[in-house]
Amino acid sequence: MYGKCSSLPDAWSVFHDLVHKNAFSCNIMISTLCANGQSAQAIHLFLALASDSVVRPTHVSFVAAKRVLGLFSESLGLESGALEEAFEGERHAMRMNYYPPCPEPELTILDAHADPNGFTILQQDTRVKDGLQIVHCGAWVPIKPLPGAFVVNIGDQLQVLSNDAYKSVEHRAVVNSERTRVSIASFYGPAEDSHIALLAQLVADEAPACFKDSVYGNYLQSFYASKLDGKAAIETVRY
Ligand SMILES: O=C(O)CCC(=O)C(=O)O
Ligand SMILES: [Fe+2]
Repeated sequence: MYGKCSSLPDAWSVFHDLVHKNAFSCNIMISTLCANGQSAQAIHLFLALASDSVVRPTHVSFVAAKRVLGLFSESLGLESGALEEAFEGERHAMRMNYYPPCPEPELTILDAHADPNGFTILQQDTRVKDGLQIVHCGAWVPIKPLPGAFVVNIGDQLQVLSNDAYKSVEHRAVVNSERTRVSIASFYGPAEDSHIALLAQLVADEAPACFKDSVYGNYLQSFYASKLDGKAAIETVRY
């Protein structure tokens, strides 16, 4: 509430006085700091959470992840738990991206890529209009931040599991010459030792298997060992 009214001292004071800080209150405090231009403090709080044994940052933004997975399953015509099974032993990771202003913004881009995981819940910085861009119909399209909304980016594993029905989104982030931008990305994926095999229910004579089985940890390793290069990674597991 105080955060929404931009009364940062009041928001801090309420947060400090909370006896039990949970994922929800921490997430609100980080968002409030970002929304009020206090990116350094937001990063500080995020790092403090990372070393806290009670509130893990990986839980902060994943309250909705299971629900999103259920909706993806249903939209593929499957039981709502079908994808949840494929993500058993789930792996959560969270990254805060900090983009300082740059006098030559065109030289400083987070290169085009698709996220290698299942899907990503991204919180954008509502103070900055230009940041995230996605490829749509062959062109880069800006995704304007909406107050109170998360962006859900489909990642490579969902494309593989769905036998190409879902496409991982190719995206990049641009910077600007005036303002710092912050984004918080929560990556949701299967356990690293999971065998990723497309869901048998989605293979048919008219929809033959598009992807080879792979071990998720190996996929991640080769993704991070290579330069970001659009959707090149998923092509390495395509038949
Ligand atoms: O900063 C953004 O909007 C995008 C960040 C991103 O794509 C990532 O962390 O994978
Ligand atoms: Fe990304």
